[in-house]
Amino acid sequence: MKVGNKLIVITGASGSGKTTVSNYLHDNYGVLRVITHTTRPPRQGEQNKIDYYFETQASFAKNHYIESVNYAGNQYGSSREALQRAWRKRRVVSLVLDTKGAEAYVKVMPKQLIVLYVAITDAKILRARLEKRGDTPAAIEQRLQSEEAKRDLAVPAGLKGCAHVILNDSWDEAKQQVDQVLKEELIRK
Ligand SMILES: Nc1ncnc2c1ncn2[C@@H]1O[C@H](COP(=O)(O)OP(=O)(O)OP(=O)(O)O)[C@@H](O)[C@H]1O
Ligand SMILES: Nc1nc2c(ncn2[C@@H]2O[C@H](COP(=O)(O)O)[C@@H](O)[C@H]2O)c(=O)[nH]1
Repeated sequence: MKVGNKLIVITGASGSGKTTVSNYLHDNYGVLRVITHTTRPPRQGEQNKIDYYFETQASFAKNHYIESVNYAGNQYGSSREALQRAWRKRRVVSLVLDTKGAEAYVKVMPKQLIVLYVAITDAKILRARLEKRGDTPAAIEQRLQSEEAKRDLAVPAGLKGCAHVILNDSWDEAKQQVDQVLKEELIRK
């Protein structure tokens, strides 16, 4: 692990806008996203090795994970290999995780992390965002009823005091908050 490498962990509720923030960091700051592994079937338009490494149960078990979780009935994991691959290309990379995964990274590599928790004021808008993304009604229902989705509606104990909360009720305002955090965390240091 090279000194000076940074990892921006983006966490929050399902549909809050984590991937949207990650795409913004890529397009505006050249921050590469670490691709994680999942046994979830691809959504329409998702591509293997770009959105995720889409795995079978058997292939999922073969990777070396820094952390892995079960989220709404599917497995997800962030591998050492994918993180090292991204850090070989860029000093600053991002990783989109549920809150359990984010808490694990705070324990494993606290000094290298910048943590963003993407929040929304009214949890009711999450359903509309997932619908807009094209998730099927059954997938949305399963997701929103899951323990994990409910848990991720609030900043967990392990992230309090270290996560920057990005309020994403409006994308224009969220972008400004992300810009401010990057200015404080990367540009001035
Ligand atoms: N501020 C916003 N206003 C309206 N729509 C938004 C906003 N931010 C993101 N969206 C839209 O909401 C949907 C969900 O966003 P995104 O996929 O980034 O969420 P996510 O947190 O990564 O979700 P998940 O954890 O389920 O993968 C997308 O269609 C995205 O374009
Ligand atoms: N702890 C981890 N969480 C991950 C990982 N990859 C993705 N995620 C999170 O899972 C949920 C569901 O993702 P979706 O793509 O099915 O909507 C979401 O919160 C992701 O951020 C991972 O490797 N580890």
